[in-house]
Amino acid sequence: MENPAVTRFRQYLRIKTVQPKPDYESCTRFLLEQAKEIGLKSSVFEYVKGKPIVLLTWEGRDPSLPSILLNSHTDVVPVFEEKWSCNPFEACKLDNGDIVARGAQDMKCVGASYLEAIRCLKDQDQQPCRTIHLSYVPDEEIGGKDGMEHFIETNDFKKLNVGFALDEGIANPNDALRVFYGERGVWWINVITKGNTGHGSQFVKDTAISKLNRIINRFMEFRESQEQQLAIGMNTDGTKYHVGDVTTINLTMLKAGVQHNVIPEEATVGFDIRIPPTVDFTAFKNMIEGFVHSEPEIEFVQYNGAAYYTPLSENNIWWVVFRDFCKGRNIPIEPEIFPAGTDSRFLRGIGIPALGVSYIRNTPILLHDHDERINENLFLEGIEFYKDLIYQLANIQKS
Ligand SMILES: CSCC[C@H](NC=O)C(=O)O
Ligand SMILES: [Zn+2]
Ligand SMILES: [Zn+2]
Repeated sequence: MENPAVTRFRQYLRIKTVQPKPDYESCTRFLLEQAKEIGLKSSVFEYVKGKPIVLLTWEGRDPSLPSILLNSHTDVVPVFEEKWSCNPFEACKLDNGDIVARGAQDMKCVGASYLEAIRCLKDQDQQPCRTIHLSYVPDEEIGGKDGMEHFIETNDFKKLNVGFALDEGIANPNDALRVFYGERGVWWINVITKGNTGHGSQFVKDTAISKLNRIINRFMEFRESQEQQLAIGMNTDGTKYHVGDVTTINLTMLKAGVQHNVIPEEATVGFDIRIPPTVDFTAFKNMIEGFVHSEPEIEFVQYNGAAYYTPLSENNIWWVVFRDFCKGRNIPIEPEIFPAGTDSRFLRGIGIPALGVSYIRNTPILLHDHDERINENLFLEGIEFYKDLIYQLANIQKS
């Protein structure tokens, strides 16, 4: 007999909340059913039509204390179905207990674990002193504009009086639990060059492409220096650099040309740049503007003026409780800067401390990849982990 928690998780995975047209309607229905079964209050905020934010609430013994927010996004990224060994939206279970599905790691396992953890605590009549909110938000995978970015601006959110949040992390092939206390700034830029045109058989000077080529080379040189930094760099505490500690630049878009024998008069290159919070963002902007020289245009498609992080210091009670909890359970932890973007950046941006943790250890990193999966035993272990962790966090008297 399958553990009912696993059955419910697989049901959640079968809902096709896949970008670019996620089925948020079925997802909302599922979450509201769960809330009803567990006995949680629920609200659905639909500030943008078709983009519901589902909020479930378990009131604490002292609702005047700042609350705990358990956040997860409901959308998942697209699949290349032919590359999967089974249908990514069937949530099939292999003989070894691996559940294969889009969202198994990113991040329906976390959203489902929160629900199961709260279900257990409620069954055991263990009402903590702080109120616990579970937010299920849309569109994280496409930037969160109509999801968390919008939500934090509303009165509905402000009324929640959130003191601390948990959100997603990443799997680890090793034993340690990765915990993310900050993330890199995301800059998506386009550089557009213009130049002389003419016949493709000539030596035309100052073409859009030759200018673009010089610019690309400068970006790529910087990229190489950062890759070297990653190989040799050390944090102040003596730990080796992770990818979140350096700046990555990837050329991800190129656009130019109309036909082979016509020199294009315009060319565009797109870069995905990720900048750690330790970097001076203004100085970095000046540097890349220098790469482009006098060329007219850098378009910022996505831009953060600064990146925030949650301090891992002794006077951050949330961190101390989290760290000591893991220590008590003999779970090694690895604090890191998240290499990509999550909804936590919006929370940290308004001063809410947040930690990103997905309980996925000894498992290959398969978020956004083919055959994304998690083992059912690990999922069940995660529920126990979240249950006790949430209980401790929600019983912190002072913060
Ligand atoms: C501009 S926000 C982008 C967020 C996205 N998050 C997950 O993959 C990412 O590319 O990191
Ligand atoms: Zn995610
Ligand atoms: Zn993702």
